[in-house]
Formats: sequence, structure tokens, C-alpha cells
Amino acid sequence: MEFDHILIRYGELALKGRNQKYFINQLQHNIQHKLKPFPNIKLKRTQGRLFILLNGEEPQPIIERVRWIFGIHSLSLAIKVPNELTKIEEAALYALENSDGKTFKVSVRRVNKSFPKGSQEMNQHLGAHLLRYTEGIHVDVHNPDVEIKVEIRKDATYITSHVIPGAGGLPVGTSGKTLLLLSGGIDSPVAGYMMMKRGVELEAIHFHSPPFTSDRAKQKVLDLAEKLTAFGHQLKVHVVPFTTLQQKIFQEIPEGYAMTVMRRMMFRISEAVCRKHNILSMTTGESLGQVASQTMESMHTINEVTNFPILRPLVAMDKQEIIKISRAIDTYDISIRPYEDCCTIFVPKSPKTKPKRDKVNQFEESFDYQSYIDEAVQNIETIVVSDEKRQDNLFDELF
Ligand SMILES: Nc1ncnc2c1ncn2[C@@H]1O[C@H](COP(=O)(O)OP(=O)(O)OP(=O)(O)O)[C@@H](O)[C@H]1O
Repeated sequence: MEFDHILIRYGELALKGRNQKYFINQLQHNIQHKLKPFPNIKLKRTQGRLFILLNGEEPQPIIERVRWIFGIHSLSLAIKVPNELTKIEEAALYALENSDGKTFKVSVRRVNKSFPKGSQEMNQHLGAHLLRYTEGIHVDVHNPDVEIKVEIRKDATYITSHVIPGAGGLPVGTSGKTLLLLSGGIDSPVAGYMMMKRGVELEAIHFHSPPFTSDRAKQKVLDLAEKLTAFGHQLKVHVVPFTTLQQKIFQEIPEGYAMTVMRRMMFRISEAVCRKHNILSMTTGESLGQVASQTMESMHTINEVTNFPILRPLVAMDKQEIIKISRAIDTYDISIRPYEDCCTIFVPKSPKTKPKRDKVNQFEESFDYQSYIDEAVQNIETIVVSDEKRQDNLFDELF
């Protein structure tokens, strides 16, 4: 006897009513993708559950990959036996003996109503059986060390003990797509992660100003993107050549307003990329009050240039909370590598904290920025970062 399956529970999905099928199909697709390196295993779907049939594979590396897939509520190693009482008894005993529990409880769910014993009767029967064949182990129905769960289904019975928490959220791909403005800093990768957790697929855009920002700075962004693929499949990173436009801004716009204009140009370019790739929103790592450009007035002035939704999942978070997540998703060490950001290189030490829309509009009239935008968009380099190299999704701290 051995644990030969992994049972996957998908909590929040159960609430999605008529859309449930669509959500589960996407979840199944995402799991299948992550399990490509294990050709022997099979993924099966029955009412309300997904099962991974291990076919002799070691379970631990598979659990490590699967538990980071959004939409999964929890996982358990499971033993599959025929719907026969003696087999169920044997498997329940194996599950209990392979746990460290000193106290236990049995919870039977009888989905298959043609099984002759009811759930309550089975609880008592299996509880008594386990007590008879073990020593020094007691029943505790309120706070057991281990809960032996028995699901009697149509095809077979599945017995589990430990419950491993999953990543929660919604399957990536079920909530549309957003364009993540990905700098090399701490915040924007965290913002990307938060959106993926709500089921949103990402493409990323990065504004690069060579030779003022180096290849190292670009590589840093690609490394961050690669970390984010742990939660999805692949990530397209659109690298925008930003030097000419930035230099022009620096020449034409009064110092205090250069930062605001630069952000507005970023959103204009991002919107063009969204339109081209059929993406309906943009996401930034802005958090209110964190720096001069992230005041309410500044957001108001910057937002004026686009009517696409700008999602700011970190807007009300403290820096410490953001850092905690960035450590947990393993982007922090990359984000703190020293690098040059296009925003900091050209921009004055003291940008206006309360930039006004009418003033900015007036300043922007000083040059034909649209031609610079068009040129930047035409020369975008798109790099696809995939999750193929990733085998080790070991971010323990969040859960
Ligand atoms: N070079 C860039 N390329 C793409 N997006 C950028 C770039 N610079 C800034 N952004 C976007 O603008 C947001 C605000 O940037 P800013 O530099 O003001 O803040 P930050 O707190 O340092 O953010 P981060 O830690 O994400 O760099 C970033 O979170 C990111 O979404």
C-alpha cells in the first residue's frame, strides 16, 4: 500500500456558479502545464476534485510545483482503493500509521450513495478499527493531530491524512490580461504577483534608456519576470527604447514637471501596446504617498492621458508589507541589486509633489511628443521569458 494519488481541492472556484466549468478547465490546463516535466503522471477530474495519479513518481517534487498554482485551495496525498470495506480499513490504518499524530478523527464523505454504510456509521466503524489496530493513539474529535478523510466516490474510495495549503486565488487566465509596468524595483513585481493571484495573465513593459541604463538593468528586469513565471507559464516583456523621448523631456519640460510628463509618456506608450495586443488594463507598483510621484494629485494628473483602467494593487500597502511579499516570492534579492533606473537618471532630485493637469498640458505642447511615442512603439523589442528552467518553487514564507 502507498499514497498513489494527490488530491487537489479548489475552494473559491466552487463559488463561481455557472462559470465553474470555465475556471476548472483553466486550472486543469495550468496544472497540466506545470507537470510537463513528469510525463508518467496523469491528471483526472471527477465531481468537485482533481486527482494526480502518480504512477510511481515521487510525490514531493510534484507537490512543490503544484501548490503554487493559483486556484488551488489545498492538496493531500491520497490512497485509492476499491469501494470495499476491508480495503478502506486497511488504507485508513496505513494513512494513520504514516502520520505523526497521537490523536485522530475520521471524517467520511459518502458521495456514492449505493455504498452500504452511511457516513456516520463509517466514522464509527473506522474509528473503532483504527483504535483496535494501533497503540497509544486516541480519538479527539475537536482538535485532532490528524484527520483521516475518507471520500467514498463512484469509481473508488480515496483516503487522505495531511492537508497541505495551496496558493488560493483564481487560476491565471480566468480574469483577462493586464500590462504590468515592470521596473527593476521592489514594488512592481509584487504588483504583478498580486494580479496573477486574482487570475490575471500578465504581459510586461519596461522602459529602457541605453546607454544611461545598462544591459545589466535590462537583465535584472528579465530575471524578475522569470521569477513571476513560477505562477504562470511565460511572460512577454516589451522593452521600450526610451532614451530619445526622455532626453527630449529633459530639454523641453521644466525640471519639477519632468517626472510627471515622463510618467504620462509611459502610460501613453503602454496604452498603445495594450491596444496592439488586445490588453484591457495596465498595472503599476505605485503605493500612495511612497514617493513624490505617488501622491493623489500626481496620480490624478498622470491618469489623465489614458482611460484604460490603471490597476494599483499596492496602493494602500506599507513598504514593509510589500517587502514581505517580495521576499516570499523570491524577487527581493533581485530587486535590491544595484542598477540604474531610467526614472532616476534623468529626473531632478525634487519633482513637484502636486503637479496640476493644466500646467502639464501646457508644457507638453512644447514638442511633438506623439512622433516620439510612435517611434518608441515601433522599436519595441519583445522578449519571451518562460518558466522552463524553474523546478524549485520553494517560497515557504507566505503560507
Ligand atoms: N523603467 C520602468 N519601466 C516600467 N515601469 C516603470 C519604470 N519605472 C517605473 N515604472 C512603473 O511606475 C511605478 C512607480 O515607479 P517609481 O519609480 O515611482 O516607484 P517605486 O516605488 O520605486 O516602484 P518600483 O519599486 O516598482 O520601481 C513602478 O512600480 C512601475 O510600475
